[in-house]
Amino acid sequence: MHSLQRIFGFGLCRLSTTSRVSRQICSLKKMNPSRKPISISSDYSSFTAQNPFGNESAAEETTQSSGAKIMNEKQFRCEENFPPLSVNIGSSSKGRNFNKWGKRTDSGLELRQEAVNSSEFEGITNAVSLQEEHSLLNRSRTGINSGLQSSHMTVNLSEHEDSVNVPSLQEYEHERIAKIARHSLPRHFGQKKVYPGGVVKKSEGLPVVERFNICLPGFRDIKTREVLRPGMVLLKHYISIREQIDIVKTCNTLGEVSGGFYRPGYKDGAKLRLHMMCLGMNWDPQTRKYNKQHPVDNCEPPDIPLGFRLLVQRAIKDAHCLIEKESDMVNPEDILPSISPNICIANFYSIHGRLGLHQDRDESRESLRKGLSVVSMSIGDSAEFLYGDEREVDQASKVLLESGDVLLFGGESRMLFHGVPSIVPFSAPEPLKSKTGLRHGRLNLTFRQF
Ligand SMILES: O=C(O)CCC(=O)C(=O)O
Ligand SMILES: [Fe+2]
Repeated sequence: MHSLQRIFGFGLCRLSTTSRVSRQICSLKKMNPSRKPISISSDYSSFTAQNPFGNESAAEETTQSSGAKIMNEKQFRCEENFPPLSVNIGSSSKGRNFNKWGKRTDSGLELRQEAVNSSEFEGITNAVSLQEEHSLLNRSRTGINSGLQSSHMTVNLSEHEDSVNVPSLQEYEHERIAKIARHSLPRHFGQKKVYPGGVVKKSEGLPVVERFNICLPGFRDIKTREVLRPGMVLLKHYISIREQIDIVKTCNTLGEVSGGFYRPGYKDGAKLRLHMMCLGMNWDPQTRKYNKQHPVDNCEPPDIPLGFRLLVQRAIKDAHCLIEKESDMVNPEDILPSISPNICIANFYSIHGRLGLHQDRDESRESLRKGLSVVSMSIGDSAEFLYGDEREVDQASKVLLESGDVLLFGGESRMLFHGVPSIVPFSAPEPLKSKTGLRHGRLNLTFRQF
């Protein structure tokens, strides 16, 4: 992922596209007093501080992309206090610093801006696991995670501004970020308190302020977590768009060479209505066995990428938290046994793809006896997913699996019948398609431990 680093003239520094605002706040505080360019890279952001000895007479127009900050370096050089800082979230706006007249066009910025508008906000909230953040559900209930209207919002964290609400900063960013920001703010900040729902705590003699919601009414980011039945948990919209993009790109890279996606067949010659790729171990639908050798390419399967395995672990942990929360007398490990996955089957369904009701029962006897969980991730178009105790479509329960959903089944649900009767065409998130070129259809990754 590219980061943008710009120098804008005397005493100014721009931090482009910060999905991790906290990191950049920290980085700014640590900024090199020798004024040499500093480059701080993280997963998603980086910045460069400029040499301040530029041309002071000219002014320059800049585009402030979402997540960008412009700061006056002189102030943080001279003062102990945290410098004025402008954080932009949402659509781009034009900003000026009066160093150089003349417009700077920067298509890279706009591209990056697009990425922020489409996915980064979601990435921020999704990067937070249940254990880390209890306030996530509360925030999504108040609609703060998403539904950002198409407009520009600037939060000024400046000692010269006395109208910053610390709680509202807390609301749209992660708890940690607010903590860091609070440490950096002057003492008189945070005196005006806004409570969820826009209710303003009235102080004697102050007028009642009518609040404006920057998010559309009724919009909710449904990051629900649900126990569908004992041993079966659905984590809705769990994988961020950014992670989904990474997964698609990784699968595409692994899938276009030998051992990659192919259309498998059954013993009777019928073809499955999907394309498949195996990671870790090969599974042959004709023999229903796991092998080292690929059924058509005769090669060893690629390893399961570390990022995939970490995501599986995170999902299991969060599912356990949910199980614990719902029934405090149980050990979640007994209900949904953890796995250390050594098999990943990636299925790609076109919009006409499907998979009949079946059980996953080709893993080792021990794995099945222990009910080691299956962890299934959905990306792209949504799918209808059937599950039940019988191989009977009419008796099966149905759930919609959308892009980013993670479904886990283990323990007493390990041997349930399940299948995909249909794909919902053209339902994939737009940014996922535009950033990856993913075909219409659905990618499903199913992780198991042999
Ligand atoms: O696509 C899905 O959601 C299910 C895939 C599946 O059941 C399997 O690969 O065994
Ligand atoms: Fe299955």
